Amino acid sequence: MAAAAEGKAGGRARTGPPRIMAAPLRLQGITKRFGALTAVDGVDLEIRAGEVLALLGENGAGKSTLMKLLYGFLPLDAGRIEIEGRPAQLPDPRAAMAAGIGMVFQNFTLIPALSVRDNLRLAWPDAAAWRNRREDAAVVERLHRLAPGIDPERRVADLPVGAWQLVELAKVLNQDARLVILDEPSSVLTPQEAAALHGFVRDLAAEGRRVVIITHKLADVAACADRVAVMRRGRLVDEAAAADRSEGDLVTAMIGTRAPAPARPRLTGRPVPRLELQGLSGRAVDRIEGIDLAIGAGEIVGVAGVAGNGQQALAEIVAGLVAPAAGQVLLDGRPVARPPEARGGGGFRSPIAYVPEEPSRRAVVAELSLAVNLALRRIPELPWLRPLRGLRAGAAGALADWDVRPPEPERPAGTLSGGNLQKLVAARELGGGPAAADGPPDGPGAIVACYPTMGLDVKASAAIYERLFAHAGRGAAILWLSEDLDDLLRHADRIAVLHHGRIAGLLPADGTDAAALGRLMTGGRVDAHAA
Ligand SMILES: Nc1ncnc2c1ncn2[C@@H]1O[C@H](COP(=O)(O)OP(=O)(O)OP(=O)(O)O)[C@@H](O)[C@H]1O
Repeated sequence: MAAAAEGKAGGRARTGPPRIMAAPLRLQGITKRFGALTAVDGVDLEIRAGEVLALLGENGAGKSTLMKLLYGFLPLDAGRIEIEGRPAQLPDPRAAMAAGIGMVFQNFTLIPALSVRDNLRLAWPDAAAWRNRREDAAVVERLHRLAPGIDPERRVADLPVGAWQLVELAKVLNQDARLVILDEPSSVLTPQEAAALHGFVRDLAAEGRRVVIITHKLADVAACADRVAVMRRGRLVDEAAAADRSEGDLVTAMIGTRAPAPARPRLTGRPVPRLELQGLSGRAVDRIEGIDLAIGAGEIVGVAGVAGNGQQALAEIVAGLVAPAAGQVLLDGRPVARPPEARGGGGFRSPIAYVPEEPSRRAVVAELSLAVNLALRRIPELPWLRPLRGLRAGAAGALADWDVRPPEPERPAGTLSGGNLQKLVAARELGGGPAAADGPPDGPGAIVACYPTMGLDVKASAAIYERLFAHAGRGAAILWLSEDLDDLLRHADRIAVLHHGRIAGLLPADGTDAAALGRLMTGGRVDAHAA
């Protein structure tokens, strides 16, 4: 990456306090259109030094687009950006970095095959400078402070997603960004990591930097924002001091109504086992060891754990993407086909529905249309040689039911906002619409849902819960991985805590609290171990 920020004349990144941009950074009349869609519509916004601004809004509101315009990643259609009182030309990210603007994206830009250190070296402002030993130590210094647990010599591909985000953030800070834009930074972090990030964000502001956090989590606002700005359908609809807005105010500004509150009755008694994991061991990015778990008909078992403790291996093995090294998965007493039969050459006809982590990388083909992406599960049945008219008609209904915006079956999936992409995957894997009260009789026997509401606004999250609850209502067994302990405690029947690839505890959600889960997540004990 280019030598960028001003003041790096000597080819050295500044590691001390940054030069402060005291005058406001102003966005005036910012507008961006994609064809007929006005994604950002005449936005005026001030971003002040020493302040954390939370940028909120429903999925597809235009938050990422607005920040990509500021980062020079997209060209403006209208409006101007003023930095320190002067109009700024930011035709590309290189120019934005030179102006002290850095952005951590939702979709990461790291090179998975390289080590953390090499990724940071590649992004160091003066690519040659790190060859001397002092510079090379400086390359990882930020990361050490931000996340002391991340080994710089590990390959990025072998790290959990939460760690990728922190490496990205270290990369941006190494470039001496004085405006740091974080696009949904806490969505993949555990509560402990999120708390560390909030502290770090406050420190950045205390150093005089500007910080913009795009987020759906109101906890982020409470923990670190000074000011809030809310977007809806491309427009800025509210801007205020964070202290002047309640959570209810913010939700109403975002979605126009009060937050829906999905709920389900907890199971009573012990249901007939439906999805059984027997002595399951194996490896994906992380690994699991001897997992025994039986999930009953209509039961939701939540899985909690610090990222990297086996969640991904568990999900991918149960969903049939990765063959276990030992053990088996049974559905209704019968072994589930192992890969490649389950999802390889024979098609995707696994009886277990799967909402994976990071749908943009793992669950959609960005270049293909929404209609084709919705049909991917049915590949072997698809009449590829016939026109896709039928697919389009079916897709239109699913897109409308799930409120995927814009609901255009022909649109390439890669042009959807992150949250709308997540809704698309939910529509395919969970079927029907969230409004359907009962699950379909022919729905999946079991569901593996990994962080299914990540990046979703409150309304879309409620839709996913309602749909999962409907499936549980008609007897599906649900394995639900989540980083949100409060959500698990509220909605699951039992909660399994993963630690070092094993189940450290299996607790009834009723009567358990987040502190007990937290202790198990970090290797501690609680009294009641069996549920
Ligand atoms: N490259 C693109 N081509 C066409 N449309 C796009 C493109 N990028 C974004 N859009 C559309 O612009 C609108 C705003 O998207 P944006 O990603 O800014 O939303 P967001 O508020 O960040 O949403 P989320 O919370 O879901 O990430 C959406 O309707 C999206 O589909």
